[in-house]
Amino acid sequence: MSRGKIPVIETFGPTIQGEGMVIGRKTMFVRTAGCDYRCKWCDSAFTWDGSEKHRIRMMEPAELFEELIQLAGNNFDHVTISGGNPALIGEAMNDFIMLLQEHGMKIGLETQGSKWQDWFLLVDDLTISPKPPSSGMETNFEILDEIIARLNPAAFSLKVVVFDDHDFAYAKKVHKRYPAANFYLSVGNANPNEKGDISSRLLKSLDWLWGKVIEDPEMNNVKALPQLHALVWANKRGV
Ligand SMILES: C[S@@+](CC[C@H](N)C(=O)[O-])C[C@H]1O[C@@H](n2cnc3c(N)ncnc32)[C@H](O)[C@@H]1O
Ligand SMILES: Nc1nc2[nH]cc(C(=O)O)c2c(=O)[nH]1
Ligand code: SF4
Ligand SMILES: [Mg+2]
Repeated sequence: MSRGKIPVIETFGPTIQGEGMVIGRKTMFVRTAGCDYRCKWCDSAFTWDGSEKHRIRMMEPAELFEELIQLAGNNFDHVTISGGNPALIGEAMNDFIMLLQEHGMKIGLETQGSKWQDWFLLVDDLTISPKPPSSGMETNFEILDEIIARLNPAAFSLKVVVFDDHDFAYAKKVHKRYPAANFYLSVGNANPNEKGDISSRLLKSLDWLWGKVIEDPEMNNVKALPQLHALVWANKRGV
């Protein structure tokens, strides 16, 4: 029995998860529309800036699952839900996750940690990605504290995008505040609309970030990664 619909802006895959705790795994993507943030460098701004409003479809969980099967048949057993902020969606998302799990799927989900949902507890690979100063957003640490207190440290990870020294200092602060959480740093892509190969630019940023981690004794237990899909496929959409 479904309770409501999910605003979907795109589905794609199978592809390779390019970021964080599930990096390298084959997965399908469901991207929801709408975000409570407006990050300056958001690589998925089309989910919230109105530019692709016409592509948003309100979908029943069963209809959305059927679309994934149409796209990929049996060629997947993992689904990543991203956005926008999928945590803006309540019961319909709960139902979609349960439906996927009934079909033996593992679920990854990306959210920024601005809002709790009870269904977070169902997600196999939950990534909470609080936003650094370069985003122009401000983290509400009271809310983030509450979210992280409710989660089992083994069942989620933190992922902070880093563009500059201020972002690195913010990442350190977050890591220190939640020492039990698996912690990932992710290289910022300063121009998510650039055409053509961006690998040398991203590798240069990764070199800088690795240098920062290597010299910092407070960052001994973190994993610093590039957006692997952007290294291989640049700013291509739908991968
Ligand atoms: C598009 S967001 C959607 C999910 C959720 N709103 C969030 O931000 O976590 C998915 C991931 O992409 C990251 N991201 C967005 N723009 C980026 C950029 N220009 N460079 C690197 N990572 C970026 C976000 O920080 C987040 O971890
Ligand atoms: N391949 C691939 N990996 C990703 N990891 C997180 C993504 C996202 O936009 O949430 C993403 C994405 O858009 N594509
Ligand atoms: S929170 Fe995520 S989707 Fe929302 S603007 Fe920031 S990066 Fe984009
Ligand atoms: Mg992306």
